[in-house]
Amino acid sequence: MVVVGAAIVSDGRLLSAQRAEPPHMAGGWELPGGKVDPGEPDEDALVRECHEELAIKVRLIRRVGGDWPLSERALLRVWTAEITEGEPRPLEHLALRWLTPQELYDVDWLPGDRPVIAALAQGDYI
Ligand SMILES: Nc1nc2c([nH]c(=O)n2[C@H]2C[C@H](O)[C@@H](COP(=O)(O)OP(=O)(O)OP(=O)(O)O)O2)c(=O)[nH]1
Repeated sequence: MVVVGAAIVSDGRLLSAQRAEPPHMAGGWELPGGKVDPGEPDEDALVRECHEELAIKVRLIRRVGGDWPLSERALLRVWTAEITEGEPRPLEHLALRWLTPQELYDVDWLPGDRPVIAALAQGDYI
């Protein structure tokens, strides 16, 4: 299973989103995104998910790393992105939070996201 995630950056801050479900993941923080549908290009899935979850239009900028393992059956692919239309609203999340580079570890990231956040913190992404 391929999951795509958006590192949405605005004014030097990264958008983080708090999951509402399933129960064992609720409260954890992630990058907006979701599962790629069968036959759907990854980038299209990510733009679609950002629209469904946040009511924004995004433009993808560049890939962050390669395939990040989430489990034995799932991997995460991440792109940086900028908002081209709208203000993010938490339509499917408990909360949204914009993080400065100094605040990147202030939220409790899902375990699979932690190496991605480390790469974002070390690279010239935010
Ligand atoms: N969107 C997202 N999902 C992540 C991240 N990190 C991580 O472990 N996951 C996991 C949580 C879920 O098990 C899976 C993504 O599924 P999802 O529930 O967000 O996907 P979806 O929007 O297509 O959901 P659904 O229609 O199947 O309910 O990947 C992340 O940064 N972003």
